[in-house]
Amino acid sequence: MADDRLIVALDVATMDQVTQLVTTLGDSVSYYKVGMELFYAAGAQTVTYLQEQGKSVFLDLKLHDIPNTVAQGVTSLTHLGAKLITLHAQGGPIMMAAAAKAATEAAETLQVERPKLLAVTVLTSFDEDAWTSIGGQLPIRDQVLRLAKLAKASGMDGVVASPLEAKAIREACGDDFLIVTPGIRPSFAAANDQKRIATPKSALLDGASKLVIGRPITKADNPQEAVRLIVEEMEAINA
Ligand SMILES: O=C(O)c1cc(=O)[nH]c(=O)n1[C@@H]1O[C@H](COP(=O)(O)O)[C@@H](O)[C@H]1O
Repeated sequence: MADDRLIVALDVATMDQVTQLVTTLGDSVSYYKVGMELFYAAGAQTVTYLQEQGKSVFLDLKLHDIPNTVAQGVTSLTHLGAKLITLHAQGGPIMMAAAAKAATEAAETLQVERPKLLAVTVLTSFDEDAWTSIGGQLPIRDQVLRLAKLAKASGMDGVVASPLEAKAIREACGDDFLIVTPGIRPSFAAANDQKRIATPKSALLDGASKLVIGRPITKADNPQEAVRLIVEEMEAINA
């Protein structure tokens, strides 16, 4: 049985690469993330394919626009059948509330499970210098916490944040709030462009609900072995 706290980011551009990875990883992975690279190149067939394989789909398109546009976007994505959808918390409370309402209404109309909405706080590729350079006033951790509380108050089901902020978010937003953390780097992997990183073990101990991991698996010489090591580390916590 796969551990559904692990979400593998399918950051590839073709269906061939998708089918190859999904086939290679087989039953060891049950949750996949489709992001901009894949969705813009291959579209909705990616979601359909993963569903046909019995996989859960996190559709990460990071919506960020005026409330009406985001609400309509969420309605369209609910029709696609994604389980998790991202939008930027910096779109503000009115945008987030409009998105939550749209998801509820679309799910009711379609008689399907309502997708969960995740608000992206401060991207894990930011460090304090980069954050200050775009005018960030608060330390990143405080800004993430502020956005997480706002997201919760605006009807979001959870947030995307770095594992370094998971503990503070868990304390502030409670046990039912989803905390999805990218920026996960097992000891065997390079940081790449990620700045606020932690290991799978540390992220889970600090309260992360799910871990998003891409390149440490998809670019590994042996993706199966990478998943095995990561899941072993994740499950050692429960033992
Ligand atoms: O929303 C996300 O998933 C996301 C938010 C964030 O702050 N940082 C971040 O890395 N991500 C995504 O998480 C994945 C991380 O991939 P790797 O760095 O290859 O493990 C990528 O698909 C990113 O788009």
